[in-house]
Amino acid sequence: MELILKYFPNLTEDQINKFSLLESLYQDWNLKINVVSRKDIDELYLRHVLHALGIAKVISFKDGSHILDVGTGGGFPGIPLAIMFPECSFHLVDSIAKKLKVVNEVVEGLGLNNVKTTHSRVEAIDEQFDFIVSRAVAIMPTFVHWVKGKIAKEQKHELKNGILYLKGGDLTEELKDYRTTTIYNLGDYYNEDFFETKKVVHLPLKYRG
Ligand SMILES: C[S@@+](CC[C@H](N)C(=O)[O-])C[C@H]1O[C@@H](n2cnc3c(N)ncnc32)[C@H](O)[C@@H]1O
Repeated sequence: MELILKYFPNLTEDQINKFSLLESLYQDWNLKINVVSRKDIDELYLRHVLHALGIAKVISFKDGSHILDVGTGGGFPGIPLAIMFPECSFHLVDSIAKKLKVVNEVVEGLGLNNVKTTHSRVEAIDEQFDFIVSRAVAIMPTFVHWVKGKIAKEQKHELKNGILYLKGGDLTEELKDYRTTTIYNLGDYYNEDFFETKKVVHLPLKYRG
């Protein structure tokens, strides 16, 4: 938790309570349904919570924004972002039901009222969002194909509506066809070694009616 406060010192009491509760909720639920690796659960705040909040270093979602988390797994990056932006609505989608069982239990345990979950492949979601967030789900060309038509027309932010993807390593080849991407290095915001090669990739996407 100290790690979160180091980089996000202005949290409300409610946010601090919710972030603090994550550890015991994930420890309990992960024993029943394994959604986070053992190594990662010991470093939940570094590898999952702070990593997810890397998106909050790049953008401050405005109240009323609608955000989709594709392939949320155990709830990342969606759950930490939903705690960080309580006035935004988050739709967390995964194609594996048991993962969403954990997500639903964590959402209930936290009393988060801005999260909706759907057990589905993302291609079947028929809604529009200001931003689509994700981590570790698909390479960019596949991902872009899956989410086309799911971007809202109205721009509320300086950053154009589109994808905010947590990725790592050398992305030159994967992103070579996407000339409008901006890459934000998480090492510029966080000084832990874990973030040295981690990035947030912003890819603006056009509204498609
Ligand atoms: C490696 S896990 C990553 C989970 C989480 N985003 C994280 O970073 O901890 C990939 C997840 O994507 C989900 N997934 C893969 N393809 C999907 C699709 N087309 N629609 C919805 N979920 C999908 C899988 O079920 C799996 O839970």
